[in-house]
Amino acid sequence: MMGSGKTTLGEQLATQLGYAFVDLDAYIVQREGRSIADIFEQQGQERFRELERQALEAVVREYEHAVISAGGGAPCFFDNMDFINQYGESIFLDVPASELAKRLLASNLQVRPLLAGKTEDELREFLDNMLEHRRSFYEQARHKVKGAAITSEQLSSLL
Ligand SMILES: Nc1ncnc2c1ncn2[C@@H]1O[C@H](COP(=O)(O)OP(=O)(O)O)[C@@H](O)[C@H]1O
Ligand SMILES: O=C(O)C1=C[C@@H](OP(=O)(O)O)[C@@H](O)[C@H](O)C1
Ligand SMILES: [Mg+2]
Repeated sequence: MMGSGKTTLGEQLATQLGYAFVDLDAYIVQREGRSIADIFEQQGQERFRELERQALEAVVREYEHAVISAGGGAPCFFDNMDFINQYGESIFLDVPASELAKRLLASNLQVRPLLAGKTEDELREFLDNMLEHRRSFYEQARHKVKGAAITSEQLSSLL
C-alpha cells in the first residue's frame, strides 16, 4: 500500500543484497519526463496503469538482479501479480491502515494523486477501504511481513 515503506525499505534492501534498486514510480517519471501527478492529471489513471505495466516489463528485461519497489496499485492491475511472481520474489508489506494514515498525513499528499486534497478523516476511510479492496492482490505475494516497524533485515531474511 501507499506509505507502507516500499521505496524506503526497497532501497535499503538493495544495498544489503548488492543489487540495483529501481523504484517503479521514479522509473516512469524519468522515462516520461513528468511527475506521477501530471500523468494522472493529463492522461488519467488508466494510462498510468499502462505505463506502469510497461515499466515493470522493461525493468525485468533490463536487470538480471534488482530490487523493484512497485507503486501500491501495481499488483492490482492486469496480471501484474502473476508477472511479478513469474520473474522474481515478492514481498507484501502488511502495515496497518492507521499507521499508513499517520505516515501519509506527515507527507505531501499532492505527490500521490489518489490522496491529493483529502482531509484526515477522508484519508483514513479511503485507506481502510482501499486496503480491504486490494488485500486479495497483495496476499498473492510470495512473502508477507506484518507490522508498523518493518526493517530491511526482516526482508532480506526471507530471501
Ligand atoms: N519503517 C518505517 N517507519 C516509519 N516511517 C516510515 C517507514 N518507512 C517509510 N516511512 C515513511 O513513510 C512515508 C512513505 O514511505 P515510502 O517508502 O515512500 O512508502 P511507499 O513507497 O510504500 O509509498 C515516508 O514519509 C517515509 O519516510
Ligand atoms: O497505490 C497507488 O495506486 C499508487 C501508489 C503510488 O506509489 P507508492 O505506493 O510508492 O506511494 C503511485 O504509484 C501512484 O500514486 C499510485
Ligand atoms: Mg513508493
